[in-house]
Amino acid sequence: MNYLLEVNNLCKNYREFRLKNVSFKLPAGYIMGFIGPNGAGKSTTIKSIMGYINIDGGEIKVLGETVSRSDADYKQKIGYVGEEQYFIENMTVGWTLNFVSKFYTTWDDKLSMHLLKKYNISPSKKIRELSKGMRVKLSLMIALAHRPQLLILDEPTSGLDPLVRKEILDEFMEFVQDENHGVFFSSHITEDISRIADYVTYINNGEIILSDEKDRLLSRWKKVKVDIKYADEEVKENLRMYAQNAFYYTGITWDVERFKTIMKKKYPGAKIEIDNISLDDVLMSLVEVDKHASVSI
Ligand SMILES: Nc1ncnc2c1ncn2[C@@H]1O[C@H](COP(=O)(O)OP(=O)(O)OP(=O)(O)O)[C@@H](O)[C@H]1O
Repeated sequence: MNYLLEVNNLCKNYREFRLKNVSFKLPAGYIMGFIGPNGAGKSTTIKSIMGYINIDGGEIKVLGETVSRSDADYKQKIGYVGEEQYFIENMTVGWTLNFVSKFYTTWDDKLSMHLLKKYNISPSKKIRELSKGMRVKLSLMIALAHRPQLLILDEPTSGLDPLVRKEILDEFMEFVQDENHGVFFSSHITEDISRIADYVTYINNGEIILSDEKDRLLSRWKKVKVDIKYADEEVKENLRMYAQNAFYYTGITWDVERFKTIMKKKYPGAKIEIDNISLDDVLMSLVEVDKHASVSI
């Protein structure tokens, strides 16, 4: 498989925080959503990929090549949108585009003009007159106008209204229509990731808890409901968000086929009700503090 981005055992040590062997891979033609709570290490991972900070271990490959902080070339192939948009506030959009274009050998003026029209941003507007949504769109435009193969975005949709969020997400989908392209974006908004991501990577406390194809994940993670007489410690071990009452128990299994096999072996007569769950439910069950804590339902 052709991977646009590979992160292998990335380590970064801050005084009070560590990225611990962060690994994941994004194949060409796909969108990966990078999700995790505040302070989980999303921006630190993205800054490491972009070479903005020194790393303490591991390897980062962009378009198949191992990259290091001192390489500038690989960044030409990445369209990057950071958490904050830094522009010169008193300058116009037109001036900004002209200025930024000089840093990229592959800048496409025609595309930049097309995107400006599409996003309805006037080149004569001063940066300080732009709304938050317009600033993000301008950043995205700049990221796209140098025709990168890979887009990397840190919380691009945070703080935007649903309409602008949709416009931005639609742009990602259009971008990966070319199967040599890929998008890696971090977000807090599970709904955005559910809507467009092909792959989901979940980070918590500097560790990757899960990185998988979204459809595979949703086909394996299911909610089960079983008669309480078929409950025991081994069964509970294989469920998250376990809850019970006098009649039945429920829980989320991360591998429904495996759960069915265990049950069939132990309790051949047990009837298992199986329900689909949302990506939100999967992520919530991942952060469950004590997976064996039973609650009443
Ligand atoms: N330059 C730094 N020096 C020391 N610690 C840092 C530095 N930058 C980030 N950290 C710490 O690293 C941890 C992870 O921060 P990071 O910004 O990567 O999280 P995040 O997942 O992007 O969070 P958020 O969703 O809030 O943006 C935090 O505890 C943060 O305080």
